[in-house]
Amino acid sequence: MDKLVINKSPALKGSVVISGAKNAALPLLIASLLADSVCTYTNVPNLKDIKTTLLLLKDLGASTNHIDTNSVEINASQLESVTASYDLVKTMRASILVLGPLLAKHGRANVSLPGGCAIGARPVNLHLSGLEKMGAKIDVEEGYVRASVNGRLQGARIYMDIVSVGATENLMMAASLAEGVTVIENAAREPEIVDLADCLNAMGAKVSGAGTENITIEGVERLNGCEYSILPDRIETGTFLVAAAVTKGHIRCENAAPHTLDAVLNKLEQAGAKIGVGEDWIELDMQGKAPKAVNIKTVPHPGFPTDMQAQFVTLNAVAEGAGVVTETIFENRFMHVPELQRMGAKIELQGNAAITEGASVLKGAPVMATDLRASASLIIAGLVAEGETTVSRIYHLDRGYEKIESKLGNLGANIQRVAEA
Ligand SMILES: CC(=O)N[C@H]1[C@@H](OP(=O)(O)OP(=O)(O)OC[C@H]2O[C@@H](n3ccc(=O)[nH]c3=O)[C@H](O)[C@@H]2O)O[C@H](CO)[C@@H](O)[C@@H]1O
Ligand SMILES: C=C(OP(=O)(O)O)C(=O)O
Repeated sequence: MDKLVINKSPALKGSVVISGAKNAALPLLIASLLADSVCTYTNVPNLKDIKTTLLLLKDLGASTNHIDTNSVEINASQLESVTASYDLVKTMRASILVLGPLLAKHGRANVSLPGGCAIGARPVNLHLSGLEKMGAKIDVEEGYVRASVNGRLQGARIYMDIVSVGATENLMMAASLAEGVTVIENAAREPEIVDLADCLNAMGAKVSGAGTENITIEGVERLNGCEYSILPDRIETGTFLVAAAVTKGHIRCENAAPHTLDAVLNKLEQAGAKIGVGEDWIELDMQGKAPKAVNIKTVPHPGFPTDMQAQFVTLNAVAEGAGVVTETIFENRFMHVPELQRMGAKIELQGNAAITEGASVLKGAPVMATDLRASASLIIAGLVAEGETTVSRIYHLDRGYEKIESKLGNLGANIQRVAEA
């Protein structure tokens, strides 16, 4: 198993090209299950989760073809199976998204309950109750969701008790091939939802209102293939910006989507960064100064994203002044804190808040990655810690960051991937 070895690094400098968004690519690739012909995707990040998704689609009988590293064609017009097996689903949360499309197009679906980052209980009740409202019969037995429908799913008005990205995506896809109109109220508004709606519309769907809290989907009888370029990854972008901020650096992110990062850029400005943006780039300059601590509360988009929480806990730990980071989305998303404490970070956990007093002097240590963004926060800490930090269990990281060590290395970071003995 590989690990990352990081040594104290100079201020990060230069430019980095941002990859396509994992959390947009996963539902978009899965949406190919709805199409009667080939879907071609570009700007697809080269990640473990993408490979797992392609394996999952192949296992169902779809054919997939990599045109190049970041472009892939999927033809899911003929399937052999409607069962997504535990072996593939267990590693990746987004696998549950095959449920809606399989059910809508084939009338049946068996999907193992999903894995993914262990950051909370992460139930799928909203996915299931929404599909039931559309006429599906659903049983959960032996770890599998078994769903079926007589004829087509029926359009419905679905109010979501909790704002859920995954449930909104599953229901949008299912509703695209349902009979009649579906309205999803209190829908998630994340940019990845808008990307999915745009992609579905490119396939011939009739989705409107994505990006607001009410999404309307007029069901159609069939969907075509499409050509679609995946949205840039806002969380990868934010991760590089925080890495640059803690090292007092000056970097530019190319192929970025600044409009998806308002809340994060606002916090970086509060932390003392000078931020410049263009249509597809973001520049951060700390002008040689250390960041100042910020107060953050994670909330659904357009608020501050939970997927950037861990990185900002590291920033606050080394910043000037005290800061409070409150996590409201997931109940177990502070597993990076004990690892950061091993490096000397002064962080106190009080319920769902991580309180930092600032100016922690970090020392390199062997630390363990516990989930995807926790891994990123430990790497960022390693960049400013005295001596050597080794981050093990980086398979979490490989689920969501494309070539992170070479991208950081090009910005001047001392980071290497080595095979663990
Ligand atoms: C692959 C992907 O896109 N993952 C993202 C997606 O995860 P994911 O789609 O799993 O997250 P959700 O938005 O669904 O979860 C939000 C909250 O709703 C709860 N919930 C969700 C569904 C449900 O049926 N019942 C329920 O109670 C969850 O436990 C959580 O507390 O959005 C999260 C919130 O922005 C991000 O952190 C993840 O990176
Ligand atoms: C939590 C994340 O991923 P997943 O939902 O796939 O576990 C993430 O991308 O930060």
